[in-house]
Amino acid sequence: MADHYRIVLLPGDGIGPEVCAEAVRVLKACTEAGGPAFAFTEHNAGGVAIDRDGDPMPDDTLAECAGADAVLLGAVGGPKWDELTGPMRPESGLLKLRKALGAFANLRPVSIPACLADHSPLKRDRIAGVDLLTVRELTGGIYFGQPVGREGEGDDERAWNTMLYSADEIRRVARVAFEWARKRRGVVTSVDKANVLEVSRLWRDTVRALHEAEYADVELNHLYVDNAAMQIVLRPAQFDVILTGNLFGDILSDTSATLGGSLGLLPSASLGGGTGLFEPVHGSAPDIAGEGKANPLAMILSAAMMLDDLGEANAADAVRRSADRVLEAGYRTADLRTPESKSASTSELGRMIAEEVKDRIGS
Ligand SMILES: NC(=O)C1=CN([C@@H]2O[C@H](COP(=O)(O)OP(=O)(O)OC[C@H]3O[C@@H](n4cnc5c(N)ncnc54)[C@H](O)[C@@H]3O)[C@@H](O)[C@H]2O)C=CC1
Ligand SMILES: CC(C)CC(=O)C(=O)O
Ligand SMILES: [Mg+2]
Repeated sequence: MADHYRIVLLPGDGIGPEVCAEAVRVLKACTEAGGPAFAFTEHNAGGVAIDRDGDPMPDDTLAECAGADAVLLGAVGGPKWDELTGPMRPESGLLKLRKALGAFANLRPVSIPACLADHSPLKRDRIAGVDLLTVRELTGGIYFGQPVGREGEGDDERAWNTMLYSADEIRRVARVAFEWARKRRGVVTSVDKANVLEVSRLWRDTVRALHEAEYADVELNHLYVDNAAMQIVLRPAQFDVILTGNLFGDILSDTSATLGGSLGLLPSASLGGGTGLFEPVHGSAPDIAGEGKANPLAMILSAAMMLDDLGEANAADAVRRSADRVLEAGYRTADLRTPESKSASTSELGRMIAEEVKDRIGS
């Protein structure tokens, strides 16, 4: 084990700093209990970096991230910066970071602890056995394709983006999905819009060819994205690994967040380059920012994915089991509250999970 891991924190905007603080609290509890040690350095990213440095992702921050063992990011963006365009947007800063880190594979797992089954808007029998992993391509597609533009005025005004993928970009993320399927239940569902889009026809041909050449032991299915969105809500337990592009993965992962009843539950890991980026699926939630209502679980579970990536499986398991324990004890943030639950603020939930972790490391 390294002496300590160098972690760059990018708390960002809105609820980002609130949930990031709880992930750090839980990681510090791991260290206190004899687990891995961390050196944290914090930098501005997103709207707060625009305000302070005039740039949503300054070059020195990028360099710090690239030199770290891992990056933990809260969320960026908010109404204050909504009139900005192009590279000056907070969200553009995040895209720049993902690209700079080479983080082309975004893993977004969804499973629902039994004690949360009644929070799902779906009936219990629909969510029984849900355990899916979305593998979303993260550094290509329509979020990055050129040309991008806007011109003209009035009725003649028009704007365009470009959905572009190379076979190499598709193949490398498809490989990640097939490898995960081999470790899981052996099924990949590739999601595209090949009935309409040329780029999706390349996507489908490339995934199919890689499957035939190297992963014939894995079951491969294809779905159009409109049907996939419906199937995730109708019969979510059918999915093992969902492989898809940047835009479709963004939308489908928020769709899959409905299964557990809150976007505040979903973690993610963005991998592919040397340094992993770990961030919740959710955004900066300006509607609840500063009120202690944010659910810190997505961020804390993203930190658990970071521990896995660093090779600290014991600490990662301790964090996940501690989170389960606190939920099983009935504590809920506002997004999941029911008349029967015990209410907890963002920091109260984080504190309880940190206390549990201290008892669990090594157990
Ligand atoms: N990775 C990132 O930094 C992302 C940033 N954004 C940005 O965030 C801002 C707000 O975007 P929205 O579309 O409203 O998406 P959002 O994910 O911030 O919020 C959507 C809904 O989910 C709720 N929610 C989100 N996280 C929660 C949590 N941890 N606990 C409890 N409830 C939670 C919010 O209160 C809101 O009702 C925008 O500026 C957007 O561009 C959006 C998505 C990802
Ligand atoms: C750049 C982000 C705002 C995109 C997003 O919503 C996400 O990655 O989930
Ligand atoms: Mg999103």
